Amino acid sequence: MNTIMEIQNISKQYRDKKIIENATFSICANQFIALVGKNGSGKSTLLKIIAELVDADSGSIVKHRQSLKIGYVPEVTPSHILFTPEEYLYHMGSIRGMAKKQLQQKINNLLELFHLQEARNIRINNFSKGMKQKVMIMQAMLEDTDLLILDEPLSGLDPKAQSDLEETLSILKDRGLSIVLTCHETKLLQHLVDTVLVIQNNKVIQAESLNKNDTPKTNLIFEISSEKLLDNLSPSLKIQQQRLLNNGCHEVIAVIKTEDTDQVLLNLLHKKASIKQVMPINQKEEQFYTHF
Ligand SMILES: Nc1ncnc2c1ncn2[C@@H]1O[C@H](COP(=O)(O)OP(=O)(O)OP(=O)(O)O)[C@@H](O)[C@H]1O
Repeated sequence: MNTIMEIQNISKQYRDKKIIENATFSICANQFIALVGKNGSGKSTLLKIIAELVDADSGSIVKHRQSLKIGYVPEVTPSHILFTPEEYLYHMGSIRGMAKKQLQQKINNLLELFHLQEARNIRINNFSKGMKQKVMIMQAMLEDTDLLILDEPLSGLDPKAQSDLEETLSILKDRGLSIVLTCHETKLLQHLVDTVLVIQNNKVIQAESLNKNDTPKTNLIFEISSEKLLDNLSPSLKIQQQRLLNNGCHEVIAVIKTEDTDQVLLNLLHKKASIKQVMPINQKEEQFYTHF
C-alpha cells in the first residue's frame, strides 16, 4: 500500500501528565484505521495532532504527498446552526478561499453523495444528529480530501443513523479516501476497518486485522541491549515500533503468532532481553468490545 503519511515518535503531555508516548505508525492511501482506547487514553489528542490542530511535544509527521488535504470532523457537532446545509457549506468553502463555481459544484456532489438533496433548504438546527454529522463530514470534504479524520462519528447516533453513516463511509473508502476515526464499537465497522490501533498506557499499538479467521496473534513489548540481537528473530517477530531508550537499550513493540510465544520468549531471554508485556490480541479486542 502507498504510504501517504508517517507518524514518527510522536509524544504529547499536558502539564505533567503523559498522554501519548512515541507513537509511530503509517497511514496508507485508501486505508481505514480505527483508533480505540479507554476514555481519556488520548484518542482525540492523537487525531488533533495528525490533523495538525495540536502540536506534539516531540516527534514528526511526514507527508508523502506535497499537497495532502486533511479533513477533520470534531466529536462535538454544533447544534444551533441556523444555515441550510447549502448555505453553511458555501460559507465554509468561501472562508477557505474556494472559487464560487467549483464550490457550488462540490456542494451539489456532496449533497447527492450524502443523500441530503431533499434537505438542502432546511435549516441544520432542525436536522437529526445523524444528518448534522453528515454535514460536518461534508464540510471536511469540501476540498479534495485525501485523509478524513473523524472523532467518534458514530457516538450518539441511533442504529439506523449508524448504519446510514457506515454506508457513507464505505462509499468514501471505495472512492479512495484514507480514513482515521475513533470509536468505541469497532464491531460496527468491522467490515470496513483495515487496521485497529490501540492506545494503551500511552503507547499506540497496532492490533491485527479484525478477521476472526486470522491466526491468533500476541503483542509483545520488550527491551533488548542491541539491535543486532534482533537479526535472527525477525522471521517470527513482526516489529511495529522500536526506539532507543536513555539507558542505551532498545524498546521493541512487536506482534508474534500466539503459537510461537514460548519459543520467542525463550529466544529473547537467551539474548538477555527484558520482557515488559505479553498480551494476546484477540483477548484485547474482546476487552474493547465489551468495555466501551
Ligand atoms: N487541552 C488540554 N489541556 C489539558 N489536558 C487535556 C487537554 N486535552 C485533553 N486533555 C487531557 O488529555 C487526556 C486525553 O484526552 P483525550 O480527549 O485525547 O482522550 P480520549 O481518549 O479522546 O477520551 P474520550 O474517549 O473520553 O473522548 C485526558 O486526561 C484529558 O483530560
